Amino acid sequence: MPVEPLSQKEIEERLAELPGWSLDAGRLTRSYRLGSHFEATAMVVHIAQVQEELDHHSDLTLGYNTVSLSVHTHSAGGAVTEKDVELARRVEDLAAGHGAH
Ligand SMILES: C[C@H](O)[C@H](O)[C@H]1CNC2=NC(N)=NC(=O)C2=N1
Repeated sequence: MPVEPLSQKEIEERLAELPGWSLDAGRLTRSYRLGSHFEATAMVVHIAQVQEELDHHSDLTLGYNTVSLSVHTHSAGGAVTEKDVELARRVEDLAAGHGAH
């Protein structure tokens, strides 16, 4: 089923409930800081599991003690959709358990 692009207003409404997330170059983005490189790596693996479950994938970057995500929906022509919002919510849910901030 095709997913529709969200309007600018809809994106702003979703972002109001996702502290730390922003719209950057047309993508939902957030960076997290972790306690160590190993902890950051574990969070990347956890995010990858969620992305496979959702069949929706961000550009996911592992730094020394940082994890950064950038996501839009390829099948919607690169627009932001509810699928991106759902992934952001799921990542927020798991971030606390990794001590990410
Ligand atoms: C075939 C598969 O369902 C698609 O390629 C999925 C996989 N992950 C995806 N991820 C993102 N971000 N956008 C997509 O359109 C997308 N499509």
